[in-house]
Amino acid sequence: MYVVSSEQMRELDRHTIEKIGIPAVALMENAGRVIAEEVLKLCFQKKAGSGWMAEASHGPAASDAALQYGAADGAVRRGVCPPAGAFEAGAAPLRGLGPACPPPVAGDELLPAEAAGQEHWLILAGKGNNGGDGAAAARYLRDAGMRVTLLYAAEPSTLAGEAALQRDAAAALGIPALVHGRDAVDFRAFTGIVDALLGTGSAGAPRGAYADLIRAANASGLPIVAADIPSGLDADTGALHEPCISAEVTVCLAFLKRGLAQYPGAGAAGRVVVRSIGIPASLCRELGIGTYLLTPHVLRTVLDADVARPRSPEGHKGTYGHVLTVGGSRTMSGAGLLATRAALRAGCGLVTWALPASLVLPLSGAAPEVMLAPATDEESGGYWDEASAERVLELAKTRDVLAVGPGLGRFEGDSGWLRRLWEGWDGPMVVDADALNMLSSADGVDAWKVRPGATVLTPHPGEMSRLLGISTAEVQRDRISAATAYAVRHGVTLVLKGARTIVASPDGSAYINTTGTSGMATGGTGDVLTGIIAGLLAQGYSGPGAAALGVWLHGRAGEEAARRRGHPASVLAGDVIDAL
Ligand SMILES: NC(=O)C1=CN([C@@H]2O[C@H](COP(=O)(O)OP(=O)(O)OC[C@H]3O[C@@H](n4cnc5c(N)ncnc54)[C@H](O)[C@@H]3O)[C@@H](O)[C@H]2O)[C@@H](O)CC1
Ligand SMILES: [K+]
Repeated sequence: MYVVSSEQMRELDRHTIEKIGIPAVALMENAGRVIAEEVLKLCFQKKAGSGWMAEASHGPAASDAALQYGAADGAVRRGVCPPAGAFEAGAAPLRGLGPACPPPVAGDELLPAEAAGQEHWLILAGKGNNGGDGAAAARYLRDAGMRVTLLYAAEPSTLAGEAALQRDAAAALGIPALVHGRDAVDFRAFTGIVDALLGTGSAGAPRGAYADLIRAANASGLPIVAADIPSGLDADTGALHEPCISAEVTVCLAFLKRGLAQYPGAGAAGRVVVRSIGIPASLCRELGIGTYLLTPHVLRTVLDADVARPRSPEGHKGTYGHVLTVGGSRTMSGAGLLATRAALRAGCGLVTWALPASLVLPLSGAAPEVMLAPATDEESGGYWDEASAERVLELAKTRDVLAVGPGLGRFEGDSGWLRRLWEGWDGPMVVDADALNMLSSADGVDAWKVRPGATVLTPHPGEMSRLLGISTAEVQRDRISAATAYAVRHGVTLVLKGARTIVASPDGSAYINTTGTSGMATGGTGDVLTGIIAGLLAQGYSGPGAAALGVWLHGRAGEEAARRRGHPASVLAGDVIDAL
């Protein structure tokens, strides 16, 4: 699924209208229809949930609706109308008594008329095209048997273009129209609200009438269905202005907007439904849009990474690669162990764990499947030192991937140590935790050699802020841009962790993950992710492929761990490994 910015959306609109020739009003008409459909579905779900539908369906109408036809053998079957003459072999056709085709049904009826009649929705309409979508939706809702009232934020005469056409069509049908500031409105008279105040054309915090209406809508306690985006949301970053609509459902038009895929925007949007309005998806590829919601389909088709992780029946441990984890120290040995075990669970053939010499004995047996390799002298006291870089490079010669960072700690000359590995090892490398901090405090990283092998950096927002030299709040304000800018500039794959983790690849494309659970906000899950990505790199996945499949699997395993534990709060990093 493509994820677009508002500027890209405008370009897609322009292209569709000017180059393909689909009229703008047709797009708006489709927008109005799909918004209305989602309102009707929501009403249906609420009615069904309240038991109203169940009661209603016990009546005779429900059984009449069941499709029945008499077969030649006299049995009553349920199903579709058979083709003419499709009787069972050997049975004589019955003239005039053959199967009756079911009567035509109203395919548009998403909510039974009786239920629709109990609804009265208020459509809040701005003066731009988002408001035009709202006016179009009002017609479809009314056609479905619902009462609707339009409430314009500004004088309806200020609407222009297609929005003005929709305003006039609604008026021609006699849909009541109120104007904020002119007419008194009692929100208690309504059963739901469509927010069609501001869409992708909005800029900054909602002003004047828009702000008043957003506050009143939120305070009403009524279900709100937002058209395209909740008004007050920054469509590009997911930041919430004050005030911002708090929607139950957001009907996102054509393509998912960036702000709906990132928190806090994703929280204000409620359930997000992306509906087609006639803009061809193939245009995204033609216009070079490269931001995706990370789904198994995107993993397979864009990144050549299958969540099924197929393995060759003839494979042996050498087939799936050998990871060298470089981490763990006297007070943080667990981080190294977690990354090491996770790499194995991700399916690589072998893992060697390079660690300070004095930790080898205490940790032998901690994970029987793992080989331990001392990387320092015994005198280092369980900590890393600058000289160990040469020993790590020696070990790396017979391994396929380096995973550097978990539990490493900081030490004298550590930035130089990292540079030695960065430039001395040409294969794939994952850089995490304190190795990222070494990168942040290194002088002149731009002068470091561009690595020929895949380089995957896995910062959390705090580490990202140090890498970029900006505040964590600034990173979080526009995570997609922060991650993409760094990845492109430094030629690396960058995994910006946190809810809706972003995988940004050096070619500028980005992938937004949706798996995971709040239970993963616990120490050690980052080390597990590092191990998983390294384990996938060892199996031959590309940098972006390993990173994206890694975050997806990591999140799924977190969800499974929460399910097994019975509560997200009880998940430990080790549970995530066990759930892989
Ligand atoms: N062809 C198209 O362009 C289509 C657009 N569609 C809809 O149109 C929307 C975009 O429409 P527009 O570009 O007209 O913009 P909007 O309808 O989002 O809003 C623009 C209007 O709001 C005002 N405004 C902007 N920021 C404000 C603020 N902070 N406080 C108060 N008023 C503010 C502007 O002065 C302008 O009148 C989409 O989100 C979508 O809902 C759909 O109808 C599909 C087709
Ligand atoms: K809206």
